[in-house]
Amino acid sequence: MTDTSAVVSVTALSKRFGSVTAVDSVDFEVRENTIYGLLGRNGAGKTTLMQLLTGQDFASSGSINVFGASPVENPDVLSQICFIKESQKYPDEFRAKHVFKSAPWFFTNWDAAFAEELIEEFNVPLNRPIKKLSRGQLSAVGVIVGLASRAPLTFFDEPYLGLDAVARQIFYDRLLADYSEHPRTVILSTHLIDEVSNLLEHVLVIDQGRIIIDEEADALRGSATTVAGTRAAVERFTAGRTLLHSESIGGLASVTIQGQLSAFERADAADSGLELLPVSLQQLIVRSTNTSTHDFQASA
Ligand SMILES: Nc1ncnc2c1ncn2[C@@H]1O[C@H](COP(=O)(O)OP(=O)(O)OP(=O)(O)O)[C@@H](O)[C@H]1O
Repeated sequence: MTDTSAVVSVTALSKRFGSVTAVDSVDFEVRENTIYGLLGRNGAGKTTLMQLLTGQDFASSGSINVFGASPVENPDVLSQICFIKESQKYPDEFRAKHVFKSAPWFFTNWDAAFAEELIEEFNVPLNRPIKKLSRGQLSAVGVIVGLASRAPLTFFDEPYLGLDAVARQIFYDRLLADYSEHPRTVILSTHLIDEVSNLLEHVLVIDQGRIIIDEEADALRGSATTVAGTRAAVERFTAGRTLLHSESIGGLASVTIQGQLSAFERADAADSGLELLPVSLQQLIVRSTNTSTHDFQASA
């Protein structure tokens, strides 16, 4: 069923490059005014999906609806989108200041005062040619454009990887503060899942071109538990459960299981001397996209 508050709606979408199927028949929706994480391993299809959603590439099959229409060569749709990526090209003669000066031509919601604050915070040398900026400074330019554009639909395809830990934290803090004042839809692609975990409201995990998780972040956070203790007690407690991961040393074992635990099961674990540990979003996604998991499940 199509959600009326969906800003993106994708049906049976595929993208093939010769024999490579980068996006494999995916269906999903993106709600308005929500921060999404688009997560997955290298080569999973994240960038390809973003290129399709922003009209920068053609689908091989399936349909894409963004703000009610196809994004391809559609100025009404594209004027509401900001796509920030590390490989962004700028005209040869551009200095950093030219990027910020030209941004209002593309983004109707551009906030020049906010951009100036960010330029100061990220220490961007405005007069330096873009080609001479360090990797981190170039990332900062992208991040500032992405934040100050206040586009109704903003994609960040890992442009902040060049930033150091302090600058990344500034980005996360500024994004969250500005988002609460000016709600919009943000889709972040990242490998630094633990860092962005608290920002995310909804998580899409793509693995080998397929969406394998499409879930509210809060629901996902409580959806797995690691059980640790003696091997015999762990085996008894986890019997019949979906196992995501298992480790054992000598007589001790640690097993990650999928699904919520009832109060009764928690009490049972405590009585059996078992420790129940929450699983971080990053661990959960690593467990879900790691092929050795399947080997483990098969042999468990
Ligand atoms: N133009 C292309 N020609 C051929 N194969 C391509 C092309 N673009 C992407 N691919 C392939 O499609 C798959 C998905 O690539 P994509 O860049 O979307 O992955 P990603 O999830 O963004 O990866 P990463 O996290 O490493 O950036 C990969 O196997 C990649 O090699």
